[in-house]
Amino acid sequence: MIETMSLGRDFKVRGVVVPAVHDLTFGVAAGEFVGCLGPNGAGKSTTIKMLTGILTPTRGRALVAGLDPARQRKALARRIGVVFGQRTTLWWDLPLRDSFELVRLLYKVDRNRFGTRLAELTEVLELGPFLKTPVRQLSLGQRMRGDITAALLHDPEVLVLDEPTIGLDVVAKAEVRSFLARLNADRGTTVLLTTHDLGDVERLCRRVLLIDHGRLAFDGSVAELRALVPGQESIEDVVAHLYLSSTRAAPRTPRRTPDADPPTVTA
Ligand SMILES: Nc1ncnc2c1ncn2[C@@H]1O[C@H](COP(=O)(O)OP(=O)(O)OP(=O)(O)O)[C@@H](O)[C@H]1O
Repeated sequence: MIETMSLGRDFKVRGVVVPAVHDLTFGVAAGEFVGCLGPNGAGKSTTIKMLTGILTPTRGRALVAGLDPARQRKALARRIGVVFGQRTTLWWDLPLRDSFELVRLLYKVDRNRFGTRLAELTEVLELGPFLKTPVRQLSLGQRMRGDITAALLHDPEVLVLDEPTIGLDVVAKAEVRSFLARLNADRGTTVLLTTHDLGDVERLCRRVLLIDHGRLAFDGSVAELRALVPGQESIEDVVAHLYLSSTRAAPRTPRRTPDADPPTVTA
């Protein structure tokens, strides 16, 4: 469902070319729930932006739902949903319901299909009381549920989320996680998320990609990730250890299919 082939992206900063993502090759099968971890500045958001057509790769290519995000962005938009935790896609001054209606028009979703899907999402995400509230008056948790709803109104096969639980309290996080888990289990939606919250990873992701200095440094299960640094009590300690030693870790060849090979990182 998602495939990257030697994907890379440079930025030019004051005339100097700065590579943000290098030679990234991985695959995500339909129905997988994959978490993408990495220290600040590792290249996670840049990768997500290339997968969703927001940024064009400098090298290599990606395929998402069989489409090239860089060249087929409009067609891709009908097949994927995207949520950026740090930036809303909703219309700030409009009531939530009107934002959803604009999304319907943009995605050309049939009115009946839209009504059914909105009713389902509103119920599950408990957004009913806020439909008439302007987006700017929503709490972060309510707004995030609104963004997730907007991303799913056209019933995409793939949902890509960049830090969907950032800033949420424990209850709001639990609600978002439980919703995403059900979406993946019940509808088979493929989910790729980036996060710094290891609770997201432990509770949701059957597979973890670790990006470090723009390269894929690990691809495996949470149990395999834990096994990389034996003797650590928590997954936080494991990941902290990996991040701290990341400057010494060599980039490794990624795994292309889930549950095939052992993990590929040296801590
Ligand atoms: N528009 C841009 N112009 C120049 N450099 C950029 C731009 N966007 C990202 N970068 C650089 O690319 C690198 C990767 O950034 P990216 O935002 O992808 O990291 P990240 O893993 O998502 O980090 P974080 O966890 O802090 O959100 C960083 O060094 C960042 O400074």
